[in-house]
Amino acid sequence: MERKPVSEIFCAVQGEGPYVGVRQAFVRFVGCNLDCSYCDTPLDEPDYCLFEKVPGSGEFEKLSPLLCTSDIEDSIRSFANLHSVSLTGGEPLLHAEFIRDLDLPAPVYLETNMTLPEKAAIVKDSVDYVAGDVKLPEEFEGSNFDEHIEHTYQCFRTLRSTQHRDCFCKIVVTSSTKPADVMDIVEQISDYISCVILQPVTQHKKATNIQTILSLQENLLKSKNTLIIPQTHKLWGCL
Ligand SMILES: C[S@@+](CC[C@H](N)C(=O)[O-])C[C@H]1O[C@@H](n2cnc3c(N)ncnc32)[C@H](O)[C@@H]1O
Ligand SMILES: Nc1nc2[nH]cc(C(=O)O)c2c(=O)[nH]1
Ligand code: SF4
Ligand SMILES: [Mg+2]
Repeated sequence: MERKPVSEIFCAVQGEGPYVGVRQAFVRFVGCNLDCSYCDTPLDEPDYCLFEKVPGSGEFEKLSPLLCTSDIEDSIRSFANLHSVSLTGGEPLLHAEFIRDLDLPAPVYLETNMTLPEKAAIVKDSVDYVAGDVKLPEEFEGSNFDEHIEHTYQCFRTLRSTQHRDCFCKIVVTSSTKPADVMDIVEQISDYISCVILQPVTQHKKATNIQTILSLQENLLKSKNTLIIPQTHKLWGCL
């Protein structure tokens, strides 16, 4: 039976984007194909998977750091009244076949960096919500951004919003963000998404300029619903 590295399983509320406040279980897969300058999540292999059985208790059971699908399904069945299950990381699409095979008791909400189109194709009929990040050129200095962004466009085409799936895009905005880059990229994916979320970077030396992000929102609003929503779980210390 295949086992995957998972660092955390807990129940909380979604802290980012248009579904902020809905009750979710979170499964955090380990490992990522990128190394974003602002990343708030440790990317190294942990000794345990921390399972918070009682939501908000701060008490964690130590599970094996390598879990099979039924381990994850059993843990999540202990949580009540879930809107959805957030699969995050790290980069969950690195484990696409495993995600496709999960049988979860609530809709699947995928948090992804949208850079792995072949993996996106594997999960496309198994996910109900797609929080698709767009990573901007400044995160790819010294490598081929054109190739990365083509992969991102392919991911949005594959995981696009349909009658059965909501796909939206999240863009972390820092003081290095060039508004023209965001305008160009959103134009390319506009038909595939329900809205754009501008997410001001949290706890980072390159804090977002408020006037710049408000002006970017104004321009994006001419063609797409665009919201500015910071990471709310960090405000009240929720996991
Ligand atoms: C840790 S990532 C995991 C999922 C996937 N790898 C991705 O990047 O979308 C989850 C979300 O946190 C966001 N994020 C990470 N560090 C952040 C920070 N310092 N400020 C704001 N958002 C951040 C990412 O952009 C992404 O939307
Ligand atoms: N409450 C809460 N909301 C979140 N939204 C995205 C998260 C993530 O790390 O992917 C996250 C998280 O870790 N906690
Ligand atoms: S893609 Fe996501 S998990 Fe990976 S480094 Fe960037 S923010 Fe962190
Ligand atoms: Mg997070």
